[in-house]
Amino acid sequence: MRNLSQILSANQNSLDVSMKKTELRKILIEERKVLAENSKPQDWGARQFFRALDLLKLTVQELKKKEQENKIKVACYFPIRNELDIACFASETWLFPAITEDNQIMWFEFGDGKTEYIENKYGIKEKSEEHCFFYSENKPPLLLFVPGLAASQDGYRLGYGGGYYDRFLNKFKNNVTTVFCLPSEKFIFDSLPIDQWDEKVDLVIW
Ligand SMILES: Nc1nc2c(c(=O)[nH]1)N(C=O)[C@@H](CNc1ccc(C(=O)N[C@@H](CCC(=O)O)C(=O)O)cc1)CN2
Ligand SMILES: Nc1ncnc2c1ncn2[C@@H]1O[C@H](COP(=O)(O)OP(=O)(O)OP(=O)(O)O)[C@@H](O)[C@H]1O
Repeated sequence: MRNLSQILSANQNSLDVSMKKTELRKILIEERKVLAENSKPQDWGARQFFRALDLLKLTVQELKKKEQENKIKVACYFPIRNELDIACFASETWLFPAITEDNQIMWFEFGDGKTEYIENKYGIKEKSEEHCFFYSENKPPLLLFVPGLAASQDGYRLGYGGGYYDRFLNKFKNNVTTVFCLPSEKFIFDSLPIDQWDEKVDLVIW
């Protein structure tokens, strides 16, 4: 596990939480890019997806059955910038995020028959708002694969800084099991800069 203060310079270590997050994002996006030159994000995704199921004590068949019985809904994301790729395992019923103007997350089903994708302001593939819905407590519990750059040993997560998942989890964490897969132990820290709105994830895999 890496020591946070060792990867930031003395100057960076004295920054406030928000600036520290910004500096750390830059460093980690670059490190992940270098790592991706030698191994593919699809391979990281495959390894970590099956490890996640193992740790959750679920086989692929059991997960499918739970999905068919509406006991569970799986959600992930379309990867950008060498994010670990789990979307390559998506079945038609998996959910993907779309972001709204007021910074909320809506969802669409991968195989909903609406084949037209648009790009959001970050260049991420999504569907237009009329084909998306808001998650609510009366829907099946979510098994949510969250994107991000790094985790702390106690389950905090560093994302790109939109706060989308923090806001979503603040509302729905009781209905959601969050799984955060990372490409290697390099992205696990003893601690991370944390704001009061940061939500922990349930399972970190590296
Ligand atoms: N693949 C993927 N999809 C996702 C997320 C994600 O992190 N990864 N999100 C997770 O929330 C949401 C989108 N949030 C995002 C927030 C910021 C940036 C981003 O590129 N930010 C710029 C800085 C922009 C600025 O100047 O404010 C950057 O990091 O360079 C991307 C996605 C929903 N979909
Ligand atoms: N529960 C919340 N209520 C209101 N604002 C929030 C909440 N959670 C996060 N935010 C806002 O989101 C912004 C970004 O938060 P942060 O830097 O922690 O993002 P992140 O966790 O890296 O991003 P993401 O969750 O999108 O991957 C902050 O400026 C904060 O104001």
